[in-house]
Amino acid sequence: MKPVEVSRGDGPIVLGIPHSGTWLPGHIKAQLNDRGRTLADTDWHIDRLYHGLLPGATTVRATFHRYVIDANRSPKNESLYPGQNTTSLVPVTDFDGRPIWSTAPDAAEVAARRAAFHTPYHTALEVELKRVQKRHGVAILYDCHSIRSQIPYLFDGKLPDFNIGTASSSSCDERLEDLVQSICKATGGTTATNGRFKGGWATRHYGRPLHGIHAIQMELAQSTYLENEAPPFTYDELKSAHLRSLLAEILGRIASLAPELGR
Ligand SMILES: N=CN[C@@H](CCC(=O)O)C(=O)O
Repeated sequence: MKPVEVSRGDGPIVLGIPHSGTWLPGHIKAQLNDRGRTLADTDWHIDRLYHGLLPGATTVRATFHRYVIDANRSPKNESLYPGQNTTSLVPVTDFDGRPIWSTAPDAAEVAARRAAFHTPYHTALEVELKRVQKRHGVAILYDCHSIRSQIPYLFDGKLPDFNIGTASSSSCDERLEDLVQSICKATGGTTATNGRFKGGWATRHYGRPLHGIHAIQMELAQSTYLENEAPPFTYDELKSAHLRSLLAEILGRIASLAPELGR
């Protein structure tokens, strides 16, 4: 299997999907313990949730699981949140802080995974962002994520429904951040901007608004579209239909805003 799938569109938006993949090569799967094999930290069904919402969008999706290597972490394994609980480039624990490996990968194995999975994903993403920017004068990376709404190891209480991350308002034009925030707030759902989730490595790395690349991360609470935030993490058709119309509105309005950001 290829580590990355790209679906090209002719519009200004690139959807990044680094965490919906569930593929683990056999030798890596064999190194996980029983807990790791539940793949509990997957952004379940996020590709399905966003599928076909915006004609013209380009999609770059990692097919591999984040336990192979995390495409939303620095290739140098710098922490996203120094001093706080978080997961690393090749995670050692899951989001609950429990070990996921029976044989933990060593430095050579991490380097091999970086070359085989992380680098191809980011090469593809960079190619698409540059292609889109050349065509439109601007490119918008909308990074698609989701997470269980209650994870005491990572955050207190219940996560808001919509968690917008823009690296503390530095990864995109403020009009883009304001637009997404206002649409989410208008739903009556709970919304946070640069709260517990400020944007992962992709948002921070690619978001260069003064150079025409804007990046925004949407972290959805999985309670907004799953039947249960527990195995088997079933997609809820009714909740998802409702959420998909909101996400379509967000993407459509971002696409309409793009020409202004390019000026
Ligand atoms: N579902 C995934 N969540 C992201 C959040 C990054 C962040 O904003 O902290 C991740 O772990 O990569």
